[in-house]
Amino acid sequence: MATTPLVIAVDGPAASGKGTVARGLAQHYGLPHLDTGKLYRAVALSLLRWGGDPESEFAALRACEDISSLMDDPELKSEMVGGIASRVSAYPAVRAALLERQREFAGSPAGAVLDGRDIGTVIAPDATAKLFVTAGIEERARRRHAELTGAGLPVHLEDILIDLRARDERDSHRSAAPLEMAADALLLDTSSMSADEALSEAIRLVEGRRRP
Ligand SMILES: Nc1ncnc2c1ncn2[C@@H]1O[C@H](COP(=O)(O)OP(=O)(O)OP(=O)(O)O)[C@@H](O)[C@H]1O
Ligand SMILES: Nc1ccn([C@@H]2O[C@H](COP(=O)(O)O)[C@@H](O)[C@H]2O)c(=O)n1
Repeated sequence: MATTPLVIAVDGPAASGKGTVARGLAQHYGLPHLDTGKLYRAVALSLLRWGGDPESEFAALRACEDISSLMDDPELKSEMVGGIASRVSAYPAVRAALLERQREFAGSPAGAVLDGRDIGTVIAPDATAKLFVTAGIEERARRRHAELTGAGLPVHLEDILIDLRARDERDSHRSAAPLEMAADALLLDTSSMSADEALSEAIRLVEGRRRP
């Protein structure tokens, strides 16, 4: 008898730890993982490299055409690229251009883990388990600061806090696929958890959905 593939949707705001949880879940269950934020970051980087205007939806759509070669570019991680990604991701045409590739990944017969902002609400509304991973904004800023300074980048905590606030505001209030918790998602607040504790809790929550 064929079994239903395990599909796990992980959403949440920037630097909440959703990517860490999603990667851990993928490893635990032996599933392929897609960090969908990288797609929007690649569009932003493509736009930056050819000098397109982030204020133009048409230019952003054009930037979606050739992102495959950018998916492993180290510049994807920069805060500047993240900020532009959060602007171009508000364009319905950009979201539509990236939709099919994400749906295809989520529909893999092997199952999948995807993380992003609209996985449980738009990309994989029938996912087996949906987690909404969050943490207080100051803790998120501390984590991102530690990550970037650890990589040798000269960043200031206060600037990161300002950037995260702006991103939360844009991602949550855009009209196309805003960041919101799906009605059937489970909340995972990692503010006072280590990464290992967050993963254990995520596995417990997923198990509850697999074997209710
Ligand atoms: N529970 C945790 N405690 C401490 N640090 C954590 C925890 N979870 C993740 N981190 C660290 O915080 C940083 C951000 O985590 P991560 O990249 O998983 O967040 P994210 O939500 O996927 O971010 P983004 O949306 O910007 O891609 C990383 O450096 C990660 O190692
Ligand atoms: N499903 C998604 C994923 C990401 N975005 C936008 O991209 C920006 C960068 O994402 P990170 O997860 O890498 O930080 C993010 O701020 C979102 O605006 C999205 O809209 N939908």
